[in-house]
Amino acid sequence: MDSWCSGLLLYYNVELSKSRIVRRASRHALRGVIIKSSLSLQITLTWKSEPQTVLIITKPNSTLVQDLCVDIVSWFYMLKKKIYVEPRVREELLSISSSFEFVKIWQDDLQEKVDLLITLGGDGTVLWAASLFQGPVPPLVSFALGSLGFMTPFSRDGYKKQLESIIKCPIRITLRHRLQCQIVGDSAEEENAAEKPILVLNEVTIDRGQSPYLTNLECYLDGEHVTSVQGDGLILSTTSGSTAYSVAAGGSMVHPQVPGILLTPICPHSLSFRPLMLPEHVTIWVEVPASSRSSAWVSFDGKNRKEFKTGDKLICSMAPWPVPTVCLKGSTRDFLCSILEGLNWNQRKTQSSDGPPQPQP
Ligand SMILES: NC(=O)c1ccc[n+]([C@@H]2O[C@H](COP(=O)([O-])OP(=O)(O)OC[C@H]3O[C@@H](n4cnc5c(N)ncnc54)[C@H](O)[C@@H]3O)[C@@H](O)[C@H]2O)c1
Ligand SMILES: Nc1ncnc2c1ncn2[C@@H]1O[C@H](COP(=O)(O)OP(=O)(O)OP(=O)(O)O)[C@@H](O)[C@H]1O
Repeated sequence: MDSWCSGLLLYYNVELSKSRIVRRASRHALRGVIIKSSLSLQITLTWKSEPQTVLIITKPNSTLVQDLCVDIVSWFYMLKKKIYVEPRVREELLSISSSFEFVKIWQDDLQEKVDLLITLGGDGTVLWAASLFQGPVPPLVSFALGSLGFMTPFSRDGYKKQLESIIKCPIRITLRHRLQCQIVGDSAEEENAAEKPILVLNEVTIDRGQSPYLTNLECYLDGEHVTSVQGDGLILSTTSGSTAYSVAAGGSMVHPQVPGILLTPICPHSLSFRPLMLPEHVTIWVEVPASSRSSAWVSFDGKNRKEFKTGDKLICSMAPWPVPTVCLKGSTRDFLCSILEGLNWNQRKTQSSDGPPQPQP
């Protein structure tokens, strides 16, 4: 067994040696890297050989992003790396200078080509980049050029030093779990009989769309009916997504390295429907029952919104391919920084010491 796998085993204990996290991680097959984890769950990744191919994904329509993209592309070119970008970005670069001819676009097999993935933008760009890899994902370095950055720890100042260190040294990563979602049933068959599963990094959401009625959704865990959702909808979230839509709907914030699936109702019309966190191995089914007054809508990381009709079934489980995001300070420190800076988590003025004396017992 690979050393990084035994590292995971060390953390997850011998009883869990057959758990899906270990199998998932072993199938993860990051090219050219060895992963080690310690008891503190900080996973470290060591390059077998220096990464040669870089994919740079950028948020559209931002001058700041474009400028940084030019700098990073030029810097990697100087280091003789192969650079891939999206067709839009290649055009932008060529409109700046024809010397950017060396920048490539890809046709297929992206995951075979790329050693290192870089995003310039906000969390939405990270989601976009991850969605391009519906299988194994290379290590992802995300530079913050959005307003909030829960998954974007790197700042554009000093990018050279940061990237230099990333391509030369062992790196700390957060292995962000994804959910594998598949719609089967009437409308899936109509549109595309062999609909492929979609991998999400944040969440899959089923909501009432424009319907004025309560959404009515039946939920099953591993084939057994567990509850009916009557409200605005339901979010099935990863732990990375726990700080996104799920937290806004009342779910708990969970460290992204924790494997599990959050089941968070949206405005449930029931006082006792608290959000749940389920273990990583469950399979969740959601259906719109025939008795429902209307259909619902499903979206994946906020995108690809489509109608979820009566008779359709959403099947959701943990995906075999997580997203390894490179940490700035460490998995836990980066997570805490993001909730402190992004959400002002537990910010309160400190109570002054002057005041009534402690009552005597
Ligand atoms: N009420 C809400 O909070 C709400 C509503 C719809 C969608 N969303 C979230 O927006 C995401 C799509 O992001 P986008 O940038 O493409 O759309 P967007 O541009 O509308 O941004 C949504 C906001 O969510 C933040 N966000 C995204 N992922 C996050 C994460 N993992 N942790 C904390 N914050 C996160 C982004 O930084 C951004 O501020 C969806 O996956 C969903 O989670 C949130
Ligand atoms: N390469 C891309 N191609 C197409 N759309 C993209 C790409 N990168 C990002 N987007 C989309 O652009 C939108 C904005 O991106 P992003 O969230 O990264 O920036 P932002 O909105 O400025 O950041 P924040 O959400 O932190 O304020 C998102 O909906 C995202 O899906």
